[in-house]
Amino acid sequence: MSHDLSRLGWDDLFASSYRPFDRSDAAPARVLRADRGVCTVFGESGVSRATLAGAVLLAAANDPVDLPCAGDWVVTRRWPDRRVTIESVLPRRTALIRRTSDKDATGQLLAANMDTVAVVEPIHPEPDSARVERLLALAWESGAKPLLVLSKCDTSRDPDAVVRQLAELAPGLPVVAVSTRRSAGIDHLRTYVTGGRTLALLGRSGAGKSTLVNALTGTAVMPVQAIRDADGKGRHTTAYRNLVPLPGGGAVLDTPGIRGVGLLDTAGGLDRAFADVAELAAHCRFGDCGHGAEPGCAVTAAVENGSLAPRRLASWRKLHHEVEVESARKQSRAVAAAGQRRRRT
Ligand SMILES: Nc1nc2c(ncn2[C@@H]2O[C@H](COP(=O)(O)OP(=O)(O)OP(=O)(O)O)[C@@H](O)[C@H]2O)c(=O)[nH]1
Ligand SMILES: [Zn+2]
Repeated sequence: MSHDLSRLGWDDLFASSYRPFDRSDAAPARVLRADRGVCTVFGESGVSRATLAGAVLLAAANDPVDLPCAGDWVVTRRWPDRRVTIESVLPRRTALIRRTSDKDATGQLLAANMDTVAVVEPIHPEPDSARVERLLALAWESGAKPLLVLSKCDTSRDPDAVVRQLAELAPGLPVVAVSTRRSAGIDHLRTYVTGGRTLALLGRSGAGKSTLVNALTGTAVMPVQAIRDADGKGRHTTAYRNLVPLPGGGAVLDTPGIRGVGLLDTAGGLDRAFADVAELAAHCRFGDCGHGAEPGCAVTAAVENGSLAPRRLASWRKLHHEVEVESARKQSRAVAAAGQRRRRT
């Protein structure tokens, strides 16, 4: 049986980046799941397991972000003994990357080629504004369109009030309230996967991501675990990331439950996640205004007249500082690496 890959988002642009690799034993496929060294891929002939070719391993030795990840479009090759290998990863249009640890220069790739990233925050226990802002910055950074999803709305007496409150953290973005218990908001979420588009779910462990995947597919494909009710913490974490093709076309991508999210060294996502602050800052008298005691600061003026929440400015400052530190770190690492190369030659 031949599957129509356009239902999974394959289009002319991906086809043209595939063309140089085209040969009789090659075929395009999308990575559903990436484990160490082996990927589950979906191609025209259906699902198969594929190992990584030398060229892919070599590229990844320099930067692990080059390893295939759920959502990637790849070039597969079928060998005479029926083995399948991944020969190349086609250029990604979007990528969700988080900083792995304070020491680490590289990031961890969570998902690729999604059109929309839904930051999923549960309404119970109380939503964590700082986490939502952080995840939204990461979502913006990916290049895909962010969306805020408030999950488990059946547990709140007044979800609309929480939606209004959280909308302030997501200026200009849609906020969707969902409940899988009541099948509320699921059809709205489904509008993000029409036309073969991919929706990635990003959120803490226990936010209800796997349950949403199941609601969208109408079957149980992701394991959902019991949860400790008192603190709402999930007892398990989805250990792998999974791209799940949906029966009506499109796909949903579950990412592992995220505990700490480090931002990489790019401020672009942050400025977009804090579009309200960035917009105000454009009106400060000085271009390099630190929004402290400077005269003519539009940001502090907005806090004083009540149009910008002080909390909002504080979290913007905190994340900006983090990005600056990371950026400086990256620069000194680059200098050190260049020094090492010079000594070696
Ligand atoms: N009341 C209520 N509970 C829900 C809802 N959706 C999910 N849950 C519960 O929340 C718990 C966690 O759900 P999961 O879907 O496993 O959460 P997850 O985000 O996938 O968690 P990780 O896999 O750890 O990242 C489970 O006990 C679900 O039954 C909902 O709409 N309402
Ligand atoms: Zn200012």
